[in-house]
Amino acid sequence: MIKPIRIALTKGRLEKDTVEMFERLGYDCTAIREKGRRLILPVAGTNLEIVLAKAADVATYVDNGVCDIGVVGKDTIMEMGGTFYEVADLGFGKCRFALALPQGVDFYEGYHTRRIASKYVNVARGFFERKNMDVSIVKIEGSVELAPILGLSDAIVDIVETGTTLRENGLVVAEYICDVSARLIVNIASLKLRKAEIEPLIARIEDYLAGEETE
Ligand SMILES: Nc1ncnc2c1ncn2[C@@H]1O[C@H](COP(=O)(O)OP(=O)(O)OP(=O)(O)O)[C@@H](O)[C@H]1O
Ligand SMILES: O=P(O)(O)OC[C@H]1O[C@H](OP(=O)(O)OP(=O)(O)O)[C@H](O)[C@@H]1O
Repeated sequence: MIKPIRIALTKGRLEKDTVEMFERLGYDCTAIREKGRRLILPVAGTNLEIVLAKAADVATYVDNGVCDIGVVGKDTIMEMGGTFYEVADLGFGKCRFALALPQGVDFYEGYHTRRIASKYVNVARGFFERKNMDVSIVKIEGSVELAPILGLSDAIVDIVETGTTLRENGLVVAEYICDVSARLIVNIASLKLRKAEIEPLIARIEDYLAGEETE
């Protein structure tokens, strides 16, 4: 049997939009919609297989070539790095990286070394390196908004979408860092070795995105 083309999808927030995109592209996603606890799902009538994974693992699987293609947030790509092609901005999962802190606090006042909490320690480090600012960074796994409230940090670097989480916890954006959205990534060897199968899929996605833009 010919090896399937494996597409790793980020579970959670990006999952619904990704499945909808594949359905609009004409793929039968019944197996994914009825997945239960299964993590590898076929796409009926194709040689494609969907792998459901956590964001960081999508990047790891595509980097290592055990999945050929992936859908993952730019936030994860920026944080983890990795060697793969980033071939398209899929236009969903839109949010921004921001530096945020308790309302009424001036982040730049005084001379002490600021402590920054983030799940994205590399993104935070890069942001302050570009400012030539020496900070101390502490890694938090989730709900990072807690860190300044509890007094662990002066500020946070995190994703902001609607701003609700910040607002409801008394925090405000001090500075936006960059835009984030879901990206299509492709393993470098796969694109060479399985070009005939992968390139038409990328082209189909690009056509779909171009159509969306003109809608
Ligand atoms: N508030 C948000 N608005 C839009 N996109 C978001 C938002 N939060 C996260 N994302 C995007 O969705 C991706 C997956 O986020 P999701 O919260 O589902 O999983 P996670 O961040 O890995 O955390 P966990 O599964 O541990 O809750 C993120 O990597 C990011 O690209
Ligand atoms: O601006 P908003 O629309 O409020 O969205 C921002 C929130 O969404 C993400 O958290 P998520 O819900 O993924 O939980 P987490 O903190 O456990 O990662 C992010 O870390 C913020 O907390």
